[in-house]
Amino acid sequence: MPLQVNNIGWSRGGHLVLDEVTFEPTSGETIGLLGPNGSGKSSLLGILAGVHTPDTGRVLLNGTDIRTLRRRQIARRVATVEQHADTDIDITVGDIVRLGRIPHGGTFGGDRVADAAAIDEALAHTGMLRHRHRRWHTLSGGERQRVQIARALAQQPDELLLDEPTNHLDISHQLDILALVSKLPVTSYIALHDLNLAAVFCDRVVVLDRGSIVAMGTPTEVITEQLVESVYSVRAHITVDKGVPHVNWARHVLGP
Ligand SMILES: Nc1ncnc2c1ncn2[C@@H]1O[C@H](COP(=O)(O)OP(=O)(O)OP(=O)(O)O)[C@@H](O)[C@H]1O
Repeated sequence: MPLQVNNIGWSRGGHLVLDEVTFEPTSGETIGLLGPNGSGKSSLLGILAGVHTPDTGRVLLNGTDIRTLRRRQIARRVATVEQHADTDIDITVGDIVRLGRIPHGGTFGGDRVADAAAIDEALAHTGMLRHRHRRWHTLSGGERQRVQIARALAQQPDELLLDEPTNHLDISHQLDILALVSKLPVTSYIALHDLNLAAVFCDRVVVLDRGSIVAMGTPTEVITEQLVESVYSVRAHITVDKGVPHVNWARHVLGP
């Protein structure tokens, strides 16, 4: 059973960051989290990962409130790919992916055969097998993003949380990463700014505005000219090709 998000409310510094956020994904689907800067996408991912504790509401993992689970128990089911993962440590691709085995007891024992198989599979899935001995600092941005996804996959999660995974990537690598993620056998939640990429790769999108869900559904149902204007204050012309909406930007309607 995928994560269930029930009526989440979360405040920070006297500011309501998330307000009555509720949704229930279907197993295996790719969910796009959309919304302007500061609308609450990263905060929601943090709550789904169990990093932040909501003030109200609950996140259920297999029917259990994640508040009652240990970090390691959550990490066996939920993996996160952060926006700006980086390190100064001289470490290889294989070592980074091996970190994904920690929740399974892989560093201090555990099943070494299962660890090796999970690492190989994660590297193969992301096209990084032949790079396993490369040093992190020699990799391109797209390759680093793949390694982070491989590390998350080595966790063998059911749920994969990605915060703007296409940031700083050229369009070819953006398409590569999203095609990869959308085909993985996990339920994924991807915070994205590019509505056209969300339309192509997400089964459903959830739109946040000032911490509240203002729309949720398939990209065709949700990504409309009215939605774009009301949430982003931008006028757009939207065409639909083979059931996939495409946003053609026009101009700002309102000031920032
Ligand atoms: N720890 C915190 N303390 C104070 N304010 C916070 C904290 N965490 C988040 N916020 C505020 O909550 C709001 C939502 O932030 P969040 O990073 O979740 O938005 P976002 O949709 O991911 O934004 P972006 O697209 O710019 O990455 C912002 O106004 C942010 O300043």
